[in-house]
Amino acid sequence: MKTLFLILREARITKGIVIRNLAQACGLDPALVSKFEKGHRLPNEENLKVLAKALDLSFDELRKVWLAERVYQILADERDASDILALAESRVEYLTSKQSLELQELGNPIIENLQEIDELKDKWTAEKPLNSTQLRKMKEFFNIAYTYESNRIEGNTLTLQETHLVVNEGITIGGKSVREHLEAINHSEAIDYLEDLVNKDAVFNRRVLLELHYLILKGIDREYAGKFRNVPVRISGSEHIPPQPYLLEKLMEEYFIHYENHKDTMHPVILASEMHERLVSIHPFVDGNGRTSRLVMNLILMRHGFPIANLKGDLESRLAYYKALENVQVQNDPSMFYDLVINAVKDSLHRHLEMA
Ligand SMILES: Nc1ncnc2c1ncn2[C@@H]1O[C@H](COP(=O)(O)OP(=O)(O)OP(=O)(O)O)[C@@H](O)[C@H]1O
Repeated sequence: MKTLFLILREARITKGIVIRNLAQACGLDPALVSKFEKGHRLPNEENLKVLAKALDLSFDELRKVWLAERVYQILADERDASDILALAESRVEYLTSKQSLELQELGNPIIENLQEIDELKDKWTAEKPLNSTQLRKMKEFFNIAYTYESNRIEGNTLTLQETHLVVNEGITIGGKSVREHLEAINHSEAIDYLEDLVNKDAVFNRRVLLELHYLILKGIDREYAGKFRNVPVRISGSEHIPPQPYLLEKLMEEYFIHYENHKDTMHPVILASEMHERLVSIHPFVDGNGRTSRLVMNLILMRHGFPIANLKGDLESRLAYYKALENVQVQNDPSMFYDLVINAVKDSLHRHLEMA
């Protein structure tokens, strides 16, 4: 790659201008221009603008080389220059994707869907309070279905009926592993914890997130339950590469700031989708990222008076879920993921209204 100094010098010589005339055209001291061309001084941005104009060079392209030169000057004497660059690169990638996500306006179909959801939710709120037996039965039904589907996404092979027997009756299923049993019980306990949090009007913060993750991996992964990862991870079958472990503290801090900044202004269904997507994309845990993120989504929905939204675990639904996530991560297009969550929320509201 050509250095800035060489580009400036070559452009001037090609145009057949002497340094004195170029300096005059730019309103600069000839000695200074000479220093730029020898690489003894770096122009400032204003200098660069006038030089680009006088030499018929694209300012945008020149500025890129100039910025690269500045980065080089900062890092030239650093022993860990490559690590620092990799770190900066991941930060920039994350910020650009985050910005584009925030800047996007919601399209009309999404807004219409949200209005429909608001109407359904009003109807659901009007049904409350439900009689306690009815409430208990509904909870049992929907919570088991949620545990079954969320664990099914992750590969758990217990059927809906088996999940019910394990969680509600304490029965063990022949031929199924201890881990699968624990996953069902743990997930069901995590839903109870969500309800607790909502009843106490507790804030959603780092402690709550780690607690949820702990409940999911309790008795399954001693080393990592309730802890952020300290190793790199990959998501199989995905182009998206989660950030390196040393970025996690900062990213998770931003994650909660983002939540605090938007929790009272964004539509809850969009906020819940976004906090779900952000978390699985950061992938802060070695395992259990999907289940924990789906719990976070439901915590946010429940705090706003919505019933649990259940993303299905059959193959077709799972593929659509992965594709929607990939669309946000690779193309910065969250619309498919919003749609997916919107449909799950709508479906849940319809079912709850039917049962009530
Ligand atoms: N591009 C992607 N393609 C597929 N999955 C992705 C992608 N980005 C993030 N994910 C998330 O990664 C999750 C898998 O991560 P992990 O195995 O840690 O979670 P899990 O809870 O153990 O399993 P699962 O989420 O499958 O239930 C997926 O469920 C999904 O939520």
